[in-house]
Amino acid sequence: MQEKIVVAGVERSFGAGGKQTLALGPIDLQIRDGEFLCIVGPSGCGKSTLLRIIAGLINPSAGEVTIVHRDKESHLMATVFQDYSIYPWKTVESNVRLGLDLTNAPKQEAKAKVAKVLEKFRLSKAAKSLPHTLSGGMRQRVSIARALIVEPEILLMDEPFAALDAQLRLVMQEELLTLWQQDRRTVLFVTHNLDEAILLGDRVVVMSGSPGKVLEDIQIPFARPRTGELRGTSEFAAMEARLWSLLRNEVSRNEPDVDPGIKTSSLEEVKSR
Ligand SMILES: Nc1ncnc2c1ncn2[C@@H]1O[C@H](COP(=O)(O)OP(=O)(O)OP(=O)(O)O)[C@@H](O)[C@H]1O
Repeated sequence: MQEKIVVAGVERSFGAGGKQTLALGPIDLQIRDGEFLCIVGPSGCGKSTLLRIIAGLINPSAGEVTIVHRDKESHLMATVFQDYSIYPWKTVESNVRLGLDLTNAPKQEAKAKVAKVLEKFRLSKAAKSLPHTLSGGMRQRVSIARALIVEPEILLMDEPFAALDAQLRLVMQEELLTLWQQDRRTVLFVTHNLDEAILLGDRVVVMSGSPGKVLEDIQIPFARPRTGELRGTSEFAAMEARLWSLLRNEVSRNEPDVDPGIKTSSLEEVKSR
């Protein structure tokens, strides 16, 4: 597999003048074409900052990011954030269509494509609805549908399921898993949820506390296609324990009194309700 994103010596500081604080890095990271890479790390270690640098939303203070744009005709990147980022005054259909409008797709072609994507995301019946009438899961499906309708080479997702309740989160993880396994585009996925990272990722990068660096880069050995059943296996639990011990050490070493903000086994949470 070819490299798709190369992060080389990236750092980011915040603050003005002499009061600059290093929030991230230096980070070196390669993400291969078609790889699903998850990033976990203590709160405030710079995960979102790294994602925003890769998205081109902010500049690094040092280092550089190289992204290979395979086909210049195709859309390079799309992003999905936890707050759904959909317009409350637009219908589901218009929100999904928005991605295409930005690419100036011909009208008839766009219409057919929107209908197809709405069907794929089980949103056809809600096409004319406004977002406030939908459940959290449906709203997040609208965000993902809008990002995927442009068929981006890279999908950047920052805690996309954080606002959902535990049960819905499991459902959405499995939906994303199925969807991704159909076309395997490059995904960079930031999460606090360890079982989400293990279920979805080909690799999980564990970041250190602030300023965030790569603490470990772990290959997830489970065969594809995966399903949610994987969560119940002892190998899965062992991988979760390994990630958790890395993070727990990191958090207690850096900030002994701070809540790591890391969630393990949401399945257990669901079972215990
Ligand atoms: N625009 C900004 N101005 C000043 N400081 C910032 C800015 N953006 C981020 N930071 C700081 O940089 C550090 C990293 O923030 P970032 O949001 O990337 O962390 P994170 O790992 O994504 O956190 P969380 O897991 O809590 O979402 C934090 O200390 C944060 O306060």
